[in-house]
Amino acid sequence: MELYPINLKLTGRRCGVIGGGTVAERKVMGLLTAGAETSVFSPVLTPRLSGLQETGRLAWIPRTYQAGDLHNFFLVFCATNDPEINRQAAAEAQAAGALVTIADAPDLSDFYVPAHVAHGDLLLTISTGGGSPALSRRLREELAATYGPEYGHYLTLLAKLRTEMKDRLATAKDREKFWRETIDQETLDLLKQGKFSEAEERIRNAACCIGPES
Ligand SMILES: C[C@@]1(CC(=O)O)C2=NC(=C\c3[nH]c(c(CCC(=O)O)c3CC(=O)O)Cc3[nH]c(c(CC(=O)O)c3CCC(=O)O)/C=C3\N/C(=C\2)[C@@H](CCC(=O)O)[C@]3(C)CC(=O)O)/[C@H]1CCC(=O)O
Ligand SMILES: NC(=O)c1ccc[n+]([C@@H]2O[C@H](COP(=O)([O-])OP(=O)(O)OC[C@H]3O[C@@H](n4cnc5c(N)ncnc54)[C@H](O)[C@@H]3O)[C@@H](O)[C@H]2O)c1
Repeated sequence: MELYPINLKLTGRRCGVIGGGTVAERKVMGLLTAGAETSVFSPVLTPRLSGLQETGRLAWIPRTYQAGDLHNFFLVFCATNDPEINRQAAAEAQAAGALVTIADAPDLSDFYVPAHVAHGDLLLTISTGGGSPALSRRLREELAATYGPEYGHYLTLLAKLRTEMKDRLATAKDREKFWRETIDQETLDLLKQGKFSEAEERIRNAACCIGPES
């Protein structure tokens, strides 16, 4: 099945997790990183989840899931080790309008969590459509080795210059042409070597040739 790729903004969004084991922990870490208001329904938590609960990073409902728990959530993760409970909770959450993933039932899920590499605002994601999470993990390790933290720094610089270029280059067509030509191998090599001011200068010089200042 063809999936639609999307990057969600979760700041302040209510997200629910049923279960407090290894899989729930992995999903919770991603939710907290994205700023979601996270509630975990489970009689037991992993030590890491307990620590997060103690410091107030997540809300813990210290009992098994009960019908009626899942109103008003944006995303719900059903991650107990009880397939029947996972399905019951998922059906309730879906009926209440949430998007749901079921840890042991990809076919019944609304979305899958991709493997990812993040450096600042740069986010590289991998999906196998549920076919092989182990392959996602392997590819994530390869991407992490190829695209290190320096790419996050490039992005910070390029985003800053892009804001400036919106004023300096008159039309969207000019800007598109400019960026397609400017993020070339030479600029990337400078950035990779940590020569940020040289890269910045190279980009500014290129803008002088086609912008209103030329
Ligand atoms: C990417 C990642 C994100 C994350 O969880 O944060 C993620 N699983 C990861 C790892 C992983 N998961 C599993 C293994 C053991 C090896 C293996 O089975 O391959 C490993 C590898 C390991 O741990 O080494 C077991 C497993 N996974 C699912 C089932 C249920 C089933 O298939 O029925 C079973 C039990 C199968 C069984 O019982 O045998 C289902 C899903 N897992 C997904 C995501 C979604 C599809 C993503 C995709 O399209 O690839 C999907 C559909 C739903 C979801 O959970 O969103 C994370 C990578 C973390 C990283 O980057 O290191
Ligand atoms: N999607 C994935 O990435 C992935 C990866 C590995 C395994 N799995 C599947 O995910 C499921 C969970 O795996 P795990 O390793 O986290 O299991 P686990 O045994 O570590 O954790 C299960 C958790 O569910 C809680 N729980 C049990 N019944 C509950 C209930 N009625 N209400 C609320 N909480 C309840 C337990 O207290 C425990 O915290 C398994 O079915 C496994 O096959 C999914």
